[in-house]
Amino acid sequence: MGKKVLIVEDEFIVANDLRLLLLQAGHKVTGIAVSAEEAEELLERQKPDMVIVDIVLEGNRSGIDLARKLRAENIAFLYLSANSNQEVLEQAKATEPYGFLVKPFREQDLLIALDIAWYRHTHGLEAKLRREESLQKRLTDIGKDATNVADKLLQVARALQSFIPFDLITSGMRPPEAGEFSDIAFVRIGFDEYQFIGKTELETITGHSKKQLAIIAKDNCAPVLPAICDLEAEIKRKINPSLQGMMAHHFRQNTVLVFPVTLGYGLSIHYSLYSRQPHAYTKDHIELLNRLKPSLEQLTEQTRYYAPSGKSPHNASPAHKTPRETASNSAFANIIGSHHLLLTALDLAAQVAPYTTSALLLGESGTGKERVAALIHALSSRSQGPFIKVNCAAIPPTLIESELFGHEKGAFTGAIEKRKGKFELANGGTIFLDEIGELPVAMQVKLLRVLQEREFEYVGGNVPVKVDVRIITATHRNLEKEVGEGNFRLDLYYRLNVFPITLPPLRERRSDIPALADYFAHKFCRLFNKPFHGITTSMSDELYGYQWPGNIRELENIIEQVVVLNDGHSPLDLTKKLSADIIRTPVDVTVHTMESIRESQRETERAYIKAALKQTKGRIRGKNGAAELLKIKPTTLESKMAKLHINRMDFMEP
Ligand SMILES: Nc1ncnc2c1ncn2[C@@H]1O[C@H](COP(=O)(O)OP(=O)(O)OP(=O)(O)O)[C@@H](O)[C@H]1O
Repeated sequence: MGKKVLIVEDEFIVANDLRLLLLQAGHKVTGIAVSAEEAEELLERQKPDMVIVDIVLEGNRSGIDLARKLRAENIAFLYLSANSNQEVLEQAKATEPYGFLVKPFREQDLLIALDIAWYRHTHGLEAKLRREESLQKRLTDIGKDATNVADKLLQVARALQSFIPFDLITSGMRPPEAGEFSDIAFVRIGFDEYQFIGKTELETITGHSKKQLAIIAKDNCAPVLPAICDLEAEIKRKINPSLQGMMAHHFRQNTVLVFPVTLGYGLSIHYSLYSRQPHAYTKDHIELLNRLKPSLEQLTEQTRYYAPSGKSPHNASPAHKTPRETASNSAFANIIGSHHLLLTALDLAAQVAPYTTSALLLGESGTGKERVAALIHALSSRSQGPFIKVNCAAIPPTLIESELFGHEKGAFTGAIEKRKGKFELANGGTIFLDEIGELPVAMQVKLLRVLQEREFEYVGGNVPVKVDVRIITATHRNLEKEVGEGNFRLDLYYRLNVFPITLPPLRERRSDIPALADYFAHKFCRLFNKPFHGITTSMSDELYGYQWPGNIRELENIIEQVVVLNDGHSPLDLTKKLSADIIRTPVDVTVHTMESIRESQRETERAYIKAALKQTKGRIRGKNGAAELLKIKPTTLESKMAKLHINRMDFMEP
């Protein structure tokens, strides 16, 4: 159906061309503005569905300035610009546009871009409304549950987490009723795990008695309206310290959003959400809380009057969850880590999972993108359907089309029979397109069509095939840069980038290294049938301090190497200091039977020994010999080499 479109463009000829193209395609052009000011006036009067905005305009303000306002008012807009260098793209991207058209453009590009922009706008809004409705309902249900105060706060925490991410949540009466300090808190310790912090714990943490805390809470400025506060100054405050400052200091938080819920008689309950991320909260979060206020008020009232005021749930375990929550939680079982950057990514994955929206996973190689793609699939209603992975970088450009879409018999030399492509195999499930940045440009156009119409044709065929597939993509590349350099289509980028999720590199979540190392150590000890005697302190220290350019995959490979070379009696220890030139020879392990386990163990051992001999040029004994490198006795190495048919002569220099 035609849309009402406002054109904001200072070049008359371009604006007029646009107008004609839009009219021909059945849209209505509500007006043409040449400056941001004029556009604002027309917006007021004409209420267009969409705005096409040039970046360079007449007057002092640019199209990017206007876009900020459009975003704030939730009006769909797309950029039209001759300038697509990376800097401009970055600035434009910050306004979260629904599309980007590069001049000169073809009629077809314009219509596709409008279609995409409208899809993204309505889809985003609908999804947001649906999610918000379910959150309202959840808060109302929590209010009705006759559990204690702490249980209720825990349930509120779980409900709010994916909407307003936080690392710590507190609630307490302001001013403290009858001078009684009532604050309690939950600190997030895992994806869906929270640790209860009661009044007694707060006394220990702050070093103040309950009486003193009540006075501090009374004296602290208690905002009547929701407020966002940067905590740096609060932490530094030595005289008259605030409760927020003390919490922030102890739990290393950077910012807080305080939301007061009024109870009458001058009393209110303050909910405070703390985050370690600086500037984590925006006015959008406050607006959301304002919309949720009726449910929160009701819940808070019910908590106060109908519930036995709170003994703590000393554990915040899955016992508090509905069976559905518990089921979905098993999907997280093989995702190790509780760093807040990882948890933020997992929150987003859980948020997008129920919808067919495409997700784009960003992050360096080995950060767990594939794992998160599998998680989104497992949490979706398609979990019983197939999960098909395609590594776009691993398929030669000449074969990629038939790999993705299938081919008819005789479509090309070697196509001896009709063959289904990955999209068709993924029907009813999810397709994960890894390394999407490597997709040839010709294929990008075809992928765009599948994204829009869920339809494609076999290579050598002309009958459209319809599929019901959710698409998840991933890349370690900076796609904006690729767009700027002309290697990646802008329209495809915007279509894929509907819901980006960034996985942090391992060096930015070091606190997860011990748990990951432990997890892999257990995994490989089980696999290679060796007892696990722990990890030496020196190895733990080294793992913690290393930069991990290969991220989790590199850690996994190193632990595998260490387990293979371990004698089965002592704790795991590194054979050599970690550095870029350490022997790191990953071996693919596909294990089905005991014999295949032994064989893969032999293969792995063979690979490491050969790598060590290569490095020492065939020298086994003495300083810098292979035995020292592998931290095993020379005689043991020699007998292993004999068993594995490795000849040191093959590694000696002529
Ligand atoms: N949080 C995690 N807990 C346990 N194992 C993990 C976790 N994240 C990743 N892994 C493991 O680390 C390895 C690398 O992860 P994965 O293949 O998902 O990374 P990737 O980002 O998709 O890498 P690439 O970009 O190279 O394809 C895999 O063996 C995966 O199972």
